[in-house]
Amino acid sequence: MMLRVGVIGTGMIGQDHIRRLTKVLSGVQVTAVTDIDLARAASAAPEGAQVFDTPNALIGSDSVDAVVICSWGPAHEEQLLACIAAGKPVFCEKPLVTSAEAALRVMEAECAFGRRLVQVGFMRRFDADYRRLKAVIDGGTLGLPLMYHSTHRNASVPPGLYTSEMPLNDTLVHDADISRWLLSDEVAGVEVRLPRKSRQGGELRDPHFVLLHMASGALVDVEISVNIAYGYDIRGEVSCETGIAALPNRPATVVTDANGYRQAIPEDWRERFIEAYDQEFREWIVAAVQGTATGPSTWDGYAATLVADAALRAVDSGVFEKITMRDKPALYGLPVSRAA
Ligand SMILES: NC(=O)C1=CN([C@@H]2O[C@H](COP(=O)(O)OP(=O)(O)OC[C@H]3O[C@@H](n4cnc5c(N)ncnc54)[C@H](O)[C@@H]3O)[C@@H](O)[C@H]2O)C=CC1
Ligand SMILES: O=C1[C@@H](O)[C@H](O)[C@@H](O)[C@H](O)[C@H]1O
Repeated sequence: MMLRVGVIGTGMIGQDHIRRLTKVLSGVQVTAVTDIDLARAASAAPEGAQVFDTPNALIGSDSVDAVVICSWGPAHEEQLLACIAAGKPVFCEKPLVTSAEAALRVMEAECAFGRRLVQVGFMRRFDADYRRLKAVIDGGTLGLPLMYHSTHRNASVPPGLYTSEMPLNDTLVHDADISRWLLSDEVAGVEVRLPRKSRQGGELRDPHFVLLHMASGALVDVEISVNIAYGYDIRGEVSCETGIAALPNRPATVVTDANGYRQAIPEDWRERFIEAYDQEFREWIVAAVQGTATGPSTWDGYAATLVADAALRAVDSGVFEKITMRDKPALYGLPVSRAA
């Protein structure tokens, strides 16, 4: 069966996902697009796709079996609720939503529907290097994971559009999610420290040093730098009881010349995670054709949103901010635990 997909939001990642859905992946066809900027939607629309005036019209269309949401975070809740009301599988870019209350409303709607429909765009879980790292941790040969060092550096972010809350509610959500997934754990609380401000980002609050206290007692330190200038640099190292497991430096051709040995650094997320995005959509298509969703869930989006909310509180309070999660609905599987 050919999955007919409607894309909401045709900006940077919307266009990249339209490219992979039309040129890279099979079994899928983009039949509809929309954006508040209709001219942008029209220019991003692949041949034959209909341009809709509103997300609701696209979601309700008979020519759309499943939806991909690539609008800005604050718009996600309304669009997710409309997809759930229509019973259509939906891939929603991260962040799921931008407050815990909104996440709970989405969760309630999906649980009332009675079947998973939502996959959240936490693409790191589909990256081959992260998957190998998790296999080592889960294998247990290094003992229990004690600390995880997560480095998240962006070359730059769009001035004006990217606000001082976004390092925590738009960027940190990846590190929160990957820490929970890698360590099979939940985040119990957050501290944030602000080092001297970088002059690269103007008024933007940057960088951030975040400490996630995991329920098991493991600690995760996260560097969020969003105007590091030199490139997109994602690193991760897990310290266990008897050894260390780390992401490799991205395999890239080593160039040697009179200036020495060097490897290219990805420009942005599109380049670094290109295969991971392809894989997350391969797995999404398989589930969506069956009218459901697998992979990162509304529960995972909720957990990451709680971390973002707590981190924003911690910036103001300067102290440890506790996280309290609601009970996990059966729809999302068993609670995780990494007992000591
Ligand atoms: N998984 C990942 O690595 C990445 C995820 N993202 C996420 O994807 C989403 C979009 O990010 P970008 O493409 O970078 O932003 P963008 O600003 O380039 O594009 C967003 C598009 O959505 C449209 N839009 C906003 N609100 C809308 C609404 N209510 N209805 C219809 N269209 C609407 C805008 O007009 C714009 O064209 C964000 O949630 C962002 O966090 C972005 C980059 C990488
Ligand atoms: O999701 C993404 C962007 O929206 C976000 O702004 C970046 O900081 C992340 O590295 C990227 O993966």
